[in-house]
Amino acid sequence: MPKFAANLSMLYPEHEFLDRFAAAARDGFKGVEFLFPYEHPADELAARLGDAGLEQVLFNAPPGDWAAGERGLACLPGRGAEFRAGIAQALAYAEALACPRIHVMAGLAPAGVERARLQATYEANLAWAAEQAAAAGRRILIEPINPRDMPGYFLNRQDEAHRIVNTLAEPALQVQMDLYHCQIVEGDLATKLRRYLPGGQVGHLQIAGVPDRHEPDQGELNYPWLFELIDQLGWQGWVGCEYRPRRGAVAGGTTAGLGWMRGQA
Ligand SMILES: O=C(O)[C@@H](O)C(=O)CO
Ligand SMILES: [Mg+2]
Repeated sequence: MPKFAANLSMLYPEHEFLDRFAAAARDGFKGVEFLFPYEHPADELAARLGDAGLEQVLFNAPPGDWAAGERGLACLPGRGAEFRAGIAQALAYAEALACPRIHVMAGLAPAGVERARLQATYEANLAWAAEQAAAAGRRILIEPINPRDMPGYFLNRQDEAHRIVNTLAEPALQVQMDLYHCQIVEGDLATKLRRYLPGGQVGHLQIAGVPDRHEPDQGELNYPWLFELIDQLGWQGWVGCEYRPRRGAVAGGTTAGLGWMRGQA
């Protein structure tokens, strides 16, 4: 089986955020990821990681005004200063948490702006961020996200993400391949895994059941078979469990839903 990381933004909703580290460790996770750590001091998060014996494997750079609907800044013309400040903040957290990977969200394509302009902005920002990350010993990841969950999101397809990584040729820039989004947008997951994993351009995998983003033990994907394929392909990285537990915030609900990870599904 691959190594699984618990996504603490989605798993363990029955616990306060800071208590999710210990809960994940009790369930046998060795790594965790989350979306945005910025409302918590980095040293508090580092202490929770240390107490639980966990590795931080991924988190996201600041996405702009999330509450107002923003989903990243990287493709947005005129937001460069804010983008760069966000990367600096993310790199400081990455240092404190010893986290090697930062996901940089593209943003929603604004109406009335030519796609070519957004693309140029996106690529210039990513190149800058990747160079900063390389200097700090970190990597920047870009993730194609499905437009059903995030209408208007700028980056939707695996081939677009890989084309950007090839074009920019920044060693610290990689793709975050979320199989949930990939199945919704394009399918043919086994072919995509065989195409992209051996090339070294994928820096992180994530999973969830499709179509409802619950445990990967129901729905249209055969995850046990995909896990074997991922192992056969020699994947040494993490697989983030980024799903909403079917039992919601019921006490013990996340743990009860982890039978799939223990081969009990
Ligand atoms: O797939 C997702 O939704 C996440 O990986 C993310 O970073 C943006 O919400
Ligand atoms: Mg994801």
